Amino acid sequence: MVRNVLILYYSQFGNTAKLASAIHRQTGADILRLQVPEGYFPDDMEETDQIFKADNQNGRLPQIITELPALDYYDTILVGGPVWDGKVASPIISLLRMMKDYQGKVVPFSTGWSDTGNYQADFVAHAGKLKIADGYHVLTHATPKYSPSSLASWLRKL
Ligand SMILES: Cc1cc2nc3c(=O)[nH]c(=O)nc-3n(C[C@H](O)[C@H](O)[C@H](O)COP(=O)(O)O)c2cc1C
Repeated sequence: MVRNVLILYYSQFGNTAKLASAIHRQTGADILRLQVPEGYFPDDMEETDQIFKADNQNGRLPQIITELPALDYYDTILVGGPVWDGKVASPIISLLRMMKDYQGKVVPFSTGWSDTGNYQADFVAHAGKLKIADGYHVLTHATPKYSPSSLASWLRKL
């Protein structure tokens, strides 16, 4: 990739972080990990799910406390996060709101355990007027699995 590319990602347990690092290695793109306030999501999947569901019911989203760089400098932003309940994890929804005026290309990537659900469609649904490309979605305990070659061939199409 010869363009200005930024990788923004949220990762609670490190899987998306590993994928983001692999993308970073293959592209040389700038990379930034997003944080929510400490303790907002407990270190436990079930408890996180309860908070995620309660937030959904109450129309609440976690705050992203990481300062974003000037997004307009980048032609393409790759946005990575975990699959939560077959959908986009809420920190990524928060990010998409912060990015709503961005004019470049937005490219999702995600990691899940065994079912990607409707991640790509849900991402598009939350993206408003953002221009969304086809993403790279991998599972740790089912297919599609991550492989350096499948990642490389996806990156070549961007
Ligand atoms: C609240 C919550 C909901 C989840 N829902 C799904 C799901 O619907 N499908 C799935 O395959 N994995 C699901 N997972 C597992 C994560 O998507 C998976 O472990 C992912 O790789 C975690 O990424 P991270 O390590 O970057 O946080 C869920 C995890 C959490 C915490």
